Amino acid sequence: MAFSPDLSKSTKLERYNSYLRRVNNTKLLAASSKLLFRVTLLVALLLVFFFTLNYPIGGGGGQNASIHTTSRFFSSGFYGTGAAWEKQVRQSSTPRRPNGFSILVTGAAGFVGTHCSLALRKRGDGVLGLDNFNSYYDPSLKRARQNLLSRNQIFTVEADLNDTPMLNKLFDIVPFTHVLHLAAQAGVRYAMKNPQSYVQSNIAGFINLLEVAKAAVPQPAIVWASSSSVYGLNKDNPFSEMDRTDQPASLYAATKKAGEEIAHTYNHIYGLSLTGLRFFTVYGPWGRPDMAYFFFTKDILQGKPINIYKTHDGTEVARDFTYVDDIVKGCVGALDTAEKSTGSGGKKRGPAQLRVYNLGNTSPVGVGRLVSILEGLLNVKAKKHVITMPRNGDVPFTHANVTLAHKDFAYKPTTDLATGLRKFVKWYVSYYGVQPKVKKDTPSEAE
Ligand SMILES: O=C(O)[C@H]1O[C@H](OP(=O)(O)OP(=O)(O)OC[C@H]2O[C@@H](n3ccc(=O)[nH]c3=O)[C@H](O)[C@@H]2O)[C@H](O)[C@@H](O)[C@H]1O
Repeated sequence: MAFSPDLSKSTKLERYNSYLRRVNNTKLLAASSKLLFRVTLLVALLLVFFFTLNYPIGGGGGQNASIHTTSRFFSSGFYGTGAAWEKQVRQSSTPRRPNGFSILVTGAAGFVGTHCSLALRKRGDGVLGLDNFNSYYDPSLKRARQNLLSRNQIFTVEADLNDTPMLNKLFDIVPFTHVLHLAAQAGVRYAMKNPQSYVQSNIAGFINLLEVAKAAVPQPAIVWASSSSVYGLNKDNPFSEMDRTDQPASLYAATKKAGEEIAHTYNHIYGLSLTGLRFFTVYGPWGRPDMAYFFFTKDILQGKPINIYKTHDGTEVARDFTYVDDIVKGCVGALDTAEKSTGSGGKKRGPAQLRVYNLGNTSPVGVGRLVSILEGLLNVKAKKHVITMPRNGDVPFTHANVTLAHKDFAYKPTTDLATGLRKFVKWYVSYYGVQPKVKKDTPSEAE
């Protein structure tokens, strides 16, 4: 009898082998998926680590040591530098009036930056914004300002002052005639919490910008924001540009004073035209939520107590509060009278203009009076705590002498604190959609 294989057994064996193969394949697949997942995770972690090391914080403000600036991550390497992006950069920077300027505004989504950009655009200059949108204060306010700029055909590049490739790229694309440099880590008292952010923005970031500007062809003229705080413990009153500025009371002030010295160096070596503007406590619509008039308004409306500082000898703390429209006029005046830089491509060809001006209101007001005006406008009584000024970098008073700015570009502040705060409150209640007991007769911003 011929051997007849047990077919049923061999089929079972084959089935079993096929089962084993399937099981092995599945295991292999699972193992390779795990491996792939781990490798992806590792690459992602390495990328995060790499960018944390290579893109330091800076420009336009900062909240704490881990300030959130997604722009640093995405600005130059990952997106936004294609042909369409370049077209937006060019269009935004192109003047629309004969002999108009082509201006790079740093900190364009900031308070003063937004107002200046709009004013310059309105008269036909080409304006390109730069901002890192960090989280020193609510970034959604910066985004809202960006939208406002965008509605006025101003494009804002999202990048940090320390992003050298991006700055080089912008200067490669556009022959800027001017830079209005307003990006900075602001705030006097916050410097005790996060000193490094002041170094990153106000010193490293400023130097980075100057390095790129000095190498540019043509070199732009630069107008930039210094601060009234450079007068520090100066006792002369009112503060004149001739007064001593070697006694800063805060690190913020020290970095702004350092900026003035750095400006001198770049003017001296490279022939950059540089104008520093010492702003005196600027306030107004679209303002900074970290400033006293702004958070007093918020706290008064919410029924929260506010601290009103008095000096150590018991006198009232006072500021030369300056309305933003007056500051804008000062910035535009400084730009209009800025002479061309004399260097080119990093080489000086002759002496260049170097200036510093006070831009204040020439009329200091006590913080108590500021609060009374707000109480009147909001129709709410504030819960006031008068306390001795903590040792946090504040100075007892500021008072600008603006003779020099008046002589050179007819600077003349015209808005008193009550008028300016009325415009601010009008904006505040509309922007935040609050329905306070604001008096019905509060005039609109346009009035
Ligand atoms: O001119 C400048 O160069 C600076 O102006 C601004 O600094 P300051 O003049 O200090 O404004 P701001 O904080 O609004 O305090 C206003 C007043 O309220 C007092 N103040 C403050 C807080 C508080 O709780 N109580 C209080 O009385 C406080 O003592 C002060 O007297 C900018 O923030 C800064 O970035 C820089 O540009």
